[in-house]
Amino acid sequence: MQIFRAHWLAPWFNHPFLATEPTVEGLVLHLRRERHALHWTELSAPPSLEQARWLYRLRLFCTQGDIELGWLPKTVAEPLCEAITLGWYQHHATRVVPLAESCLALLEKGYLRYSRWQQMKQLLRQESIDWRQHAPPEALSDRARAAFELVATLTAADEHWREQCCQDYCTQALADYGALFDSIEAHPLTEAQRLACVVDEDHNLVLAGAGCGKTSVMAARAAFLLASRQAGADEVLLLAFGNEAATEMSERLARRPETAAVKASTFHALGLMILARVAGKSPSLSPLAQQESTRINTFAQWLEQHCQQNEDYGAQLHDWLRRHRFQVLPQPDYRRLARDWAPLVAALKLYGEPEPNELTPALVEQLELVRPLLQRYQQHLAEQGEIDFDDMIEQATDLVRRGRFSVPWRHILVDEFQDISAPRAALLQALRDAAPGLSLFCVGDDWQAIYRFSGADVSLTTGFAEHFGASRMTRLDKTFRFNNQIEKVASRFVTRNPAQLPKTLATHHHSDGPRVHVLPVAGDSQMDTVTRLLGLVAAEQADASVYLLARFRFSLPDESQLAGWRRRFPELKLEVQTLHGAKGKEADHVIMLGLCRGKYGFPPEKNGAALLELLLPDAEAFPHAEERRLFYVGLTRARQQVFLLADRQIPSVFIKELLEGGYPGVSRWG
Ligand SMILES: Nc1ncnc2c1ncn2[C@@H]1O[C@H](COP(=O)(O)OP(=O)(O)OP(=O)(O)O)[C@@H](O)[C@H]1O
Repeated sequence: MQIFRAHWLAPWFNHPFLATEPTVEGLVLHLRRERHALHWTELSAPPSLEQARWLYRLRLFCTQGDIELGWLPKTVAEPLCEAITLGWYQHHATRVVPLAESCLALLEKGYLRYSRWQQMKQLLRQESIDWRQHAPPEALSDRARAAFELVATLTAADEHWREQCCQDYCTQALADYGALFDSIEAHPLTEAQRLACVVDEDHNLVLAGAGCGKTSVMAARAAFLLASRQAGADEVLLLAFGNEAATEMSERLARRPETAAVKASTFHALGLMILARVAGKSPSLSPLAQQESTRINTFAQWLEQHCQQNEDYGAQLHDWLRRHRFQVLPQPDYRRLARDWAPLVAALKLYGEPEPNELTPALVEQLELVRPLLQRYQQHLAEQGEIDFDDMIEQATDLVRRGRFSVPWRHILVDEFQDISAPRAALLQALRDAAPGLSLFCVGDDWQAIYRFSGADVSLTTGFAEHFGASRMTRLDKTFRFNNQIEKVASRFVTRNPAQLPKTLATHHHSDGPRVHVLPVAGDSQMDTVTRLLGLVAAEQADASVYLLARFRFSLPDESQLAGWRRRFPELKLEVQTLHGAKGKEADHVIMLGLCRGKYGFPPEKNGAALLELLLPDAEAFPHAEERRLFYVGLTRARQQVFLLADRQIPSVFIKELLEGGYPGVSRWG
């Protein structure tokens, strides 16, 4: 090792340091009678070179206090300063280079997600030296210099820097995969749809209005993940709620070679698969869970038996029915009771009993009558060794939480996210927690949340970030289904509830005149009016598609009525659906029936549902919040126009609002 000596006059002036010898570990300082070793870690910064008259001195910044190596001629001082600086950097490079490489690996994973950002910040926090203060010497290897510079940059990086990284990633991905987004669907994706596909935060919510192409985005996102090699086909899982939606999604994926190997599943199938994989055999699903009619019949039987076996219960039920249902004695209608109480049993099972202080005496009484039904149901499942869907989701969540199921996915894509319930959200969270790096991509529309009665909780969408953590929301802002006139009416109607997230929807189709028509009709002439309307539609476009929609199935035309219209208008594509069943569908024209007031009107003025209201996820303050969204779903199924058949005597409050609330896109016929 080279020894750097002080000027020969140094000892004459009692200068203690006569020579300095850099080594691999640090510096050996030669004093008059001894040598002092200084480890690199004792230096907190590179030395500084200072001129002192005609000689130089080096200041060493030591943790114990500064040291001055004086009496150095320029020809010694400069190379010594360089040697110490280089040695000090080389020592720290053994730590900083791997640190920079770990950070780089996180950066190179793609979108700088919050979780990656946090991991990086955590790594950087362990670094005790602030590398922003120093510039690495030229003599250092390129790799080491780059490492120090990267660590200095990352130490200074703030949220704006991360935002810029995310934007850069998206710009690059959009440029690289432009051709894929042009061709993956029958139509090129819009800018907003493309952006929704590439944004890749830990949790992603794609929020869109009806007809904005959410399904296209789900399929394109899967294709993008595969094409960009961010995941293999078996590492991507698409989730839908209903069998029909999952099958439709699977077929859509199968049609494109890029996505043919990706699986779409329902939440139930996912739960079943998790249980089967852990236990080695499929769980036994109760027929009561699988078939509504079996469940209602069995519940009715149990209620009847319980009344016979327990006189007090029977008397209490009779009394309750007489007071609350005006039901004629001597025989209660057990089937009807079973149908009404089945949702109560499900909600009680899922959410437990309300706090006693929330219950009125009347509700306490009803709860006492419903409780034995739940007990019998649970006992039945236990005796049969069966489970229902709620058990399945709960057990699957528990297995995932306990690490019994190894999660194969890196990306889970959820369709119709607004319909998610707390237990399903808990399953998603358990999967995410069990698989670090797993990203959730949820596509939904809070304006179309219509399943609260079965446990869905729209606040999981409106409060997505609070619930799931670090997230990014993208919006699809253009609807391809309906024209500006329908949009104007539908959006205004649904956003009267201030709790709905604001959205601005541009429309692909334009129409000048109103396209939402209110037709006041007498209750018994609804079907004649439909015939007239079908005639009008068929005259304009013989093969148009028409949806007949209603809040309740019994408000819809029966099979023979339908067959008659099909004979009369053979080319029209005619379908009937409840509003819930029409979700996700579209037709050229929509005819909505049963728009009256009353217990089975729209919105239904239910009076026996107070207990269910208490059991379900938090009720919303705005009047008929969920029913308004259902009406929105109905309006937005139509590509061209909507006909609303309103009861002339007792029109629905929604119709009154449309006619009297200054809605510009609504016309009244007759
Ligand atoms: N980029 C696009 N260009 C043209 N048409 C599109 C585009 N994206 C979607 N569409 C069309 O828009 C219509 C609505 O799409 P889709 O059914 O995916 O919407 P959605 O958002 O799921 O609607 P909803 O929530 O009401 O069910 C479909 O006919 C689809 O082919």
